[in-house]
Amino acid sequence: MDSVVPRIVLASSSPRRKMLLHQLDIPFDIRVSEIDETIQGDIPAEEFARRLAFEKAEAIARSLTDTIVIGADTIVVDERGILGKPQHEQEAFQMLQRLSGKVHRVITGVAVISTYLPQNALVNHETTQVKIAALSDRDIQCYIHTGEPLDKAGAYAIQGKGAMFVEWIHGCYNNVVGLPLFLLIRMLKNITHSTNMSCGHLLS
Ligand SMILES: Cc1cn([C@H]2C[C@H](O)[C@@H](COP(=O)(O)OP(=O)(O)OP(=O)(O)O)O2)c(=O)[nH]c1=O
Repeated sequence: MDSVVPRIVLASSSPRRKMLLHQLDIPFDIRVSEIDETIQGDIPAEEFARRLAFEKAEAIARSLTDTIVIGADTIVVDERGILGKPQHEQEAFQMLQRLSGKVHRVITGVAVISTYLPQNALVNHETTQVKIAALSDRDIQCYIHTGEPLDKAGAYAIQGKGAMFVEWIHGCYNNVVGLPLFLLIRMLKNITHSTNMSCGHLLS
Protein backbone atom coordinates (compact mmCIF):
# COMPACT_ATOMS: atom_id res chain seq x y z
CA MET A 1 0.00 0.00 0.00
CA ASP A 2 1.32 3.50 -0.86
CA SER A 3 2.10 5.73 2.10
CA VAL A 4 0.11 8.93 2.62
CA VAL A 5 1.68 12.37 3.10
CA PRO A 6 -0.20 13.80 6.08
CA ARG A 7 -1.68 17.26 6.36
CA ILE A 8 0.14 19.12 9.15
CA VAL A 9 -1.25 22.08 11.10
CA LEU A 10 0.78 24.18 13.53
CA ALA A 11 -1.58 25.41 16.27
CA SER A 12 0.39 28.54 17.11
CA SER A 13 0.45 32.31 16.71
CA SER A 14 4.20 32.38 17.37
CA PRO A 15 6.28 33.70 14.44
CA ARG A 16 9.28 31.87 15.97
CA ARG A 17 7.54 28.49 15.83
CA LYS A 18 6.46 29.16 12.24
CA MET A 19 10.04 30.05 11.28
CA LEU A 20 11.49 26.97 13.00
CA LEU A 21 9.03 24.55 11.39
CA HIS A 22 9.68 26.14 7.98
CA GLN A 23 13.32 25.24 8.46
CA LEU A 24 12.42 21.54 8.12
CA ASP A 25 10.83 22.03 4.68
CA ILE A 26 7.67 20.16 5.65
CA PRO A 27 4.49 21.75 4.25
CA PHE A 28 2.10 22.96 6.95
CA ASP A 29 -0.77 25.36 7.67
CA ILE A 30 -1.29 27.53 10.72
CA ARG A 31 -4.39 27.69 12.92
CA VAL A 32 -4.41 29.71 16.12
CA SER A 33 -6.12 28.48 19.26
CA GLU A 34 -7.16 30.60 22.23
CA ILE A 35 -6.68 28.82 25.52
CA ASP A 36 -6.31 30.00 29.11
CA GLU A 37 -2.56 30.14 29.89
CA THR A 38 -2.91 31.25 33.52
CA ILE A 39 0.07 29.88 35.43
CA GLN A 40 -0.70 27.07 37.84
CA GLY A 41 1.98 26.70 40.47
CA ASP A 42 0.46 23.61 42.05
CA ILE A 43 1.65 21.19 39.35
CA PRO A 44 5.22 20.43 38.20
CA ALA A 45 6.45 22.87 35.54
CA GLU A 46 7.03 20.10 32.97
CA GLU A 47 3.46 18.89 33.39
CA PHE A 48 2.14 22.46 33.08
CA ALA A 49 4.00 23.03 29.77
CA ARG A 50 2.86 19.65 28.43
CA ARG A 51 -0.74 20.31 29.45
CA LEU A 52 -0.84 23.71 27.71
CA ALA A 53 0.81 22.26 24.57
CA PHE A 54 -1.85 19.55 24.49
CA GLU A 55 -4.70 22.01 25.07
CA LYS A 56 -3.45 24.26 22.22
CA ALA A 57 -3.26 21.30 19.80
CA GLU A 58 -6.52 19.75 20.98
CA ALA A 59 -8.49 23.00 20.57
CA ILE A 60 -7.65 22.88 16.85
CA ALA A 61 -7.65 19.09 16.35
CA ARG A 62 -11.20 18.67 17.64
CA SER A 63 -12.64 20.31 14.50
CA LEU A 64 -10.33 18.61 11.99
CA THR A 65 -10.13 15.17 10.44
CA ASP A 66 -7.17 13.57 8.66
CA THR A 67 -4.65 16.06 10.04
CA ILE A 68 -1.65 16.06 12.36
CA VAL A 69 -1.81 19.04 14.73
CA ILE A 70 1.25 20.40 16.57
CA GLY A 71 0.96 22.50 19.73
CA ALA A 72 3.74 23.86 21.95
CA ASP A 73 4.17 25.92 25.07
CA THR A 74 7.38 27.49 26.37
CA ILE A 75 7.93 28.52 29.98
CA VAL A 76 10.89 29.75 32.01
CA VAL A 77 11.38 28.17 35.43
CA ASP A 78 13.61 29.19 38.33
CA GLU A 79 13.78 28.11 41.96
CA ARG A 80 10.79 30.34 42.75
CA GLY A 81 8.52 28.94 40.06
CA ILE A 82 7.21 29.50 36.54
CA LEU A 83 7.60 32.69 34.49
CA GLY A 84 5.31 33.06 31.49
CA LYS A 85 5.10 36.10 29.19
CA PRO A 86 5.15 39.47 30.99
CA GLN A 87 1.90 41.43 30.84
CA HIS A 88 3.62 44.82 30.93
CA GLU A 89 7.03 46.49 31.13
CA GLN A 90 7.11 46.50 34.93
CA GLU A 91 6.59 42.75 35.03
CA ALA A 92 9.28 42.30 32.35
CA PHE A 93 11.64 44.32 34.56
CA GLN A 94 10.90 42.12 37.57
CA MET A 95 11.39 38.93 35.55
CA LEU A 96 14.78 40.04 34.21
CA GLN A 97 15.90 41.12 37.69
CA ARG A 98 14.90 37.68 38.92
CA LEU A 99 16.86 35.88 36.17
CA SER A 100 19.93 38.14 36.47
CA GLY A 101 23.17 36.32 37.35
CA LYS A 102 21.45 32.93 37.64
CA VAL A 103 20.79 29.67 35.83
CA HIS A 104 17.17 28.90 34.92
CA ARG A 105 15.41 26.23 32.89
CA VAL A 106 13.46 26.77 29.69
CA ILE A 107 10.86 24.05 29.19
CA THR A 108 8.85 23.58 26.01
CA GLY A 109 5.93 21.17 26.07
CA VAL A 110 5.13 19.67 22.66
CA ALA A 111 1.93 17.90 21.64
CA VAL A 112 1.33 16.07 18.37
CA ILE A 113 -2.25 14.91 17.75
CA SER A 114 -3.24 12.80 14.75
CA THR A 115 -6.88 12.85 13.72
CA TYR A 116 -6.25 10.15 11.13
CA LEU A 117 -7.91 6.90 12.21
CA PRO A 118 -7.04 5.40 14.60
CA GLN A 119 -6.58 8.74 16.39
CA ASN A 120 -3.42 9.14 18.41
CA ALA A 121 -1.74 11.77 20.59
CA LEU A 122 1.82 12.18 21.84
CA VAL A 123 2.96 14.71 24.46
CA ASN A 124 6.53 15.35 25.52
CA HIS A 125 8.82 18.15 26.67
CA GLU A 126 12.39 19.39 26.31
CA THR A 127 14.45 21.24 28.91
CA THR A 128 17.38 23.63 28.34
CA GLN A 129 19.46 25.30 31.04
CA VAL A 130 20.29 28.97 30.45
CA LYS A 131 22.74 31.18 32.38
CA ILE A 132 21.92 34.89 32.31
CA ALA A 133 24.73 37.33 33.12
CA ALA A 134 24.46 39.74 36.04
CA LEU A 135 22.35 42.65 34.73
CA SER A 136 22.25 46.20 36.01
CA ASP A 137 18.90 48.01 36.24
CA ARG A 138 20.11 50.17 33.34
CA ASP A 139 20.83 47.07 31.17
CA ILE A 140 17.31 45.85 31.86
CA GLN A 141 15.70 49.23 31.21
CA CYS A 142 17.52 49.66 27.87
CA TYR A 143 16.51 46.15 26.81
CA ILE A 144 12.87 46.70 27.71
CA HIS A 145 12.89 49.85 25.56
CA THR A 146 13.68 47.69 22.52
CA GLY A 147 10.18 46.20 22.87
CA GLU A 148 11.56 42.68 22.54
CA PRO A 149 10.64 41.18 25.96
CA LEU A 150 6.87 41.55 25.97
CA ASP A 151 5.74 38.46 24.03
CA LYS A 152 8.53 36.18 25.28
CA ALA A 153 8.50 33.76 28.21
CA GLY A 154 10.88 35.09 30.87
CA ALA A 155 10.96 38.49 29.09
CA TYR A 156 13.95 37.78 26.83
CA ALA A 157 14.64 36.46 23.33
CA ILE A 158 17.79 34.40 22.92
CA GLN A 159 17.41 34.72 19.13
CA GLY A 160 17.32 38.52 19.35
CA LYS A 161 18.99 41.28 21.34
CA GLY A 162 18.49 39.18 24.47
CA ALA A 163 21.44 37.09 23.23
CA MET A 164 23.77 39.68 24.77
CA PHE A 165 22.60 38.58 28.24
CA VAL A 166 23.02 34.82 27.68
CA GLU A 167 26.35 33.56 29.05
CA TRP A 168 25.76 29.92 28.09
CA ILE A 169 23.12 27.32 27.45
CA HIS A 170 23.13 23.61 28.10
CA GLY A 171 20.77 21.68 25.83
CA CYS A 172 18.66 22.38 22.75
CA TYR A 173 18.83 25.96 21.40
CA ASN A 174 15.62 25.70 19.36
CA ASN A 175 13.84 24.67 22.54
CA VAL A 176 14.58 28.10 24.02
CA VAL A 177 13.29 29.84 20.87
CA GLY A 178 10.01 27.91 21.22
CA LEU A 179 10.10 24.62 19.28
CA PRO A 180 12.60 21.79 19.95
CA LEU A 181 12.94 20.47 16.40
CA PHE A 182 14.86 17.31 17.28
CA LEU A 183 12.17 16.22 19.73
CA LEU A 184 9.37 17.25 17.35
CA ILE A 185 10.77 15.21 14.46
CA ARG A 186 11.00 12.11 16.66
CA MET A 187 7.38 12.61 17.71
CA LEU A 188 6.23 13.14 14.10
CA LYS A 189 8.09 9.99 13.03
CA ASN A 190 6.45 8.00 15.82
CA ILE A 191 2.97 9.18 15.03
CA THR A 192 3.27 8.77 11.25
CA HIS A 193 4.81 5.30 11.59
CA SER A 194 1.92 4.14 13.75
CA THR A 195 -0.29 4.72 10.71
CA ASN A 196 0.94 4.17 7.15
CA MET A 197 2.19 7.70 6.49
CA SER A 198 5.35 9.45 5.45
CA CYS A 199 6.47 13.07 5.02
CA GLY A 200 9.24 12.28 2.60
CA HIS A 201 12.82 11.49 3.58
CA LEU A 202 12.80 13.61 6.75
CA LEU A 203 10.15 11.52 8.44
CA SER A 204 10.94 8.16 6.86
C1 LIG B 1 12.88 32.20 26.38
C2 LIG B 1 12.37 32.60 25.02
C3 LIG B 1 11.03 32.52 24.68
N1 LIG B 1 10.59 32.89 23.45
C4 LIG B 1 9.16 32.83 23.07
C5 LIG B 1 8.72 31.49 22.48
C6 LIG B 1 7.22 31.57 22.59
O1 LIG B 1 6.71 32.16 21.38
C7 LIG B 1 7.01 32.51 23.76
C8 LIG B 1 6.36 31.80 24.92
O2 LIG B 1 4.97 31.87 24.79
P1 LIG B 1 4.04 30.65 24.39
O3 LIG B 1 2.77 30.82 25.18
O4 LIG B 1 4.76 29.35 24.49
O5 LIG B 1 3.74 30.88 22.85
P2 LIG B 1 3.06 32.09 22.10
O6 LIG B 1 2.00 32.73 22.95
O7 LIG B 1 4.14 32.97 21.54
O8 LIG B 1 2.39 31.35 20.85
P3 LIG B 1 1.22 30.22 20.83
O9 LIG B 1 0.73 30.02 22.24
O10 LIG B 1 0.15 30.78 19.93
O11 LIG B 1 1.88 29.00 20.25
O12 LIG B 1 8.29 32.99 24.17
C9 LIG B 1 11.49 33.35 22.49
O13 LIG B 1 11.09 33.69 21.37
N2 LIG B 1 12.82 33.41 22.80
C10 LIG B 1 13.32 33.07 24.01
O14 LIG B 1 14.55 33.16 24.23
